[in-house]
Amino acid sequence: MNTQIAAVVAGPGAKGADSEVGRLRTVMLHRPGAELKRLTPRNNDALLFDGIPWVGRAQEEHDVFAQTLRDHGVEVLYLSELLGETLTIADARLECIEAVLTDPRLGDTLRDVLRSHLEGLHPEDLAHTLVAGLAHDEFTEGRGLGYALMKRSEFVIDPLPNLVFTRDSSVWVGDRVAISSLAMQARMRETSLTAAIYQHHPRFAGVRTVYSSRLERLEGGDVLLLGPGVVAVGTGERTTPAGAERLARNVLGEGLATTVLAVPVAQDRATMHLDTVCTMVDTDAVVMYPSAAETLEAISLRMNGDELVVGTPAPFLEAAAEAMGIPELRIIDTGLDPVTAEREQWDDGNNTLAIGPRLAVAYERNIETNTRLEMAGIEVLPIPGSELGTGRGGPRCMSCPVERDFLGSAKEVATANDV
Ligand SMILES: NC(=[NH2+])NCCC[C@H](N)C(=O)O
Repeated sequence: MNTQIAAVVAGPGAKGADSEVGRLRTVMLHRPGAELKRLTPRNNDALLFDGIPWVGRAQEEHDVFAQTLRDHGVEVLYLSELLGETLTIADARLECIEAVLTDPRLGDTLRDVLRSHLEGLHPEDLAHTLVAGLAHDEFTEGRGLGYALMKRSEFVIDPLPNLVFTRDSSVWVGDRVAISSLAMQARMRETSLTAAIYQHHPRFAGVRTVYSSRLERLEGGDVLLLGPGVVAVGTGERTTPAGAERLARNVLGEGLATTVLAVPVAQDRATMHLDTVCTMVDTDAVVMYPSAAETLEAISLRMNGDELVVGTPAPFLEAAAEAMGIPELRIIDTGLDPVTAEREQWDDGNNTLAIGPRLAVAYERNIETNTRLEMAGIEVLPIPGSELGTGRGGPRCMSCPVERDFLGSAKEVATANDV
């Protein structure tokens, strides 16, 4: 077993997380805003929404989510506020503006006028434009053939309505942050914002990264910190096998984990990420879509010196328990009939956010799943999600834990695995 793992023990005040269930201290959310008002029946598919949310109500729902977290002692950071502060820094402005200007649809003429427009904006207005986008009609200074031939319903800068799913655009592994590499055109620019925040905002001074958006596709919704030293990574359209392998090399190589489990996920709209079918609610328990429980497999990735050793497929729950050094990874038995299970999975019933062991935020609408969680001793903090859910994401998708109490040290993990 790998005993040469670095002692990446979190000290007091350290940031990051080594599990999904350590006491949540700080979380990054994005309160949805003007970017949702861009959604129409014509563009919602391309922008990855399954409906047209009522924006005011979605904001109210999100406020309940944030307040529920605060009521349980969690510090809530808002991405837009961090971004506005970050954009007071010249280099950060340049990077975020450049990420807009690389769009090949623009053409040189439009690119030049757009550059000077963006460069002239006050940091908060720039933050707003980078998130809400810029519609053809709003940009009266627009020039060039690209602009002239653009439909009035099109955008000079596309909006980012999926920014609300902060889980996907960055994810912490131990004390490092991974800037992800988003797979869908509608989301790719999100990571220029998270990268700028982590690189330039004083709050994150000195934080080191373990992944960058230039690498192979990787989305945070696929990354599950099963426990200290053990990371599961869903693979499919969003996180490619190459992305999972790259993350494995990086986190194993840096001593942030001893085992990475690659978990192929069936590629349907309802199961785009691993966290749509499985989230942790206790140190040794998950809530999981029953059909996934039967079919999910895992392939272990470990380092032997400089060589990445790829294991053979094994049932996910068994492989996870073995890697975690526990007798069993329990599934909360929701005992639901297939139709109810399918309906509640679609509405993110399995996408819970643990605030600590046996304490999780869940959408209130998933009554059957939540009842079974309560019966199994998991306290559920219900939040409304009728409008938020149109983007196909639940409490876990809508949160990026920046700091959780660490459950263990890598050293202990190495020892446990040696036994
Ligand atoms: N971690 C998650 N499950 N995120 C859900 C993201 C949903 C978003 N509309 C997308 O398609 O990308």
